[in-house]
Amino acid sequence: MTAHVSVRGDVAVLVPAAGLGLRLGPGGPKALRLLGGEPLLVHAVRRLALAPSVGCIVVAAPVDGVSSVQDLLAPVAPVLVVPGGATRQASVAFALAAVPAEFDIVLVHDAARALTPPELVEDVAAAVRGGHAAVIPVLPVVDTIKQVSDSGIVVATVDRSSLRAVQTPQGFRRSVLEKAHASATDEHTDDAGMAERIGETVHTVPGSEMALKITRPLDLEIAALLLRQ
Ligand SMILES: Nc1ccn([C@@H]2O[C@H](COP(=O)(O)OP(=O)(O)OP(=O)(O)O)[C@@H](O)[C@H]2O)c(=O)n1
Ligand SMILES: C[C@](O)(CO)[C@H](O)COP(=O)(O)O
Repeated sequence: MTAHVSVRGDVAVLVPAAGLGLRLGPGGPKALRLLGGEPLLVHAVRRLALAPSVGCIVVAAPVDGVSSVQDLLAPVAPVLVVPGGATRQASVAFALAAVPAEFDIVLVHDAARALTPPELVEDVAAAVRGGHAAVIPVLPVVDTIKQVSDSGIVVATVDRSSLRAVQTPQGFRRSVLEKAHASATDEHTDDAGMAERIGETVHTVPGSEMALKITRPLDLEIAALLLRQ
């Protein structure tokens, strides 16, 4: 079965979409929750497929939803669908194992960042193509950040000038992502964290407000407003 979205794209994108969405509240797996009448996963995959660099999309779906996700995405873009794992990291690893051999650049993109514009995908892909083995989109931190003890007492005010909020898609030379996953002995919240652990330099590019991660109920309402704009 071919997973190619277009003949010109040299980039494979892994889409972890197997999370439960516990912070969003009841309503089933988050990637299948509706935004403007369509599942988050459909929004995410449609935007990925619009990025000219993308030649292959591999989705890690809820374990009991592989065939329904295949049916859901068939009219949107050609995709490979694999069963996800118990953690995001496991879901990414399963999807990575399914990437066809010819793709040397691999991006990892949360289904939960459903409104991420194709332009950000292109920016990350271009930075990897340009020679950076690991690339992440980031935004400045806008709140004052404090370190707080378990008992709720402020320990310190953190200098935020060097802090960044990290988004996806995160882009890698395939060999780097494979090595990072093969070497990981503990759980990481993002793939760049695993690359850091094996000594890779991680490059940043400017992120996008549209790439917000839909995590809590208010995020879904904000995304609905953004979608209507
Ligand atoms: N076992 C898991 C856990 C998460 N994810 C995916 O990783 C992305 C980022 O995870 P997050 O936003 O934290 O999603 P959930 O794990 O679903 O959220 P929660 O922690 O609230 O349950 C999501 O697209 C989610 O579907 C996954 O593929 N497999
Ligand atoms: C990968 C990620 O989206 C980068 O911000 C994020 O770490 C994943 O979110 P989670 O909620 O911690 O799984």
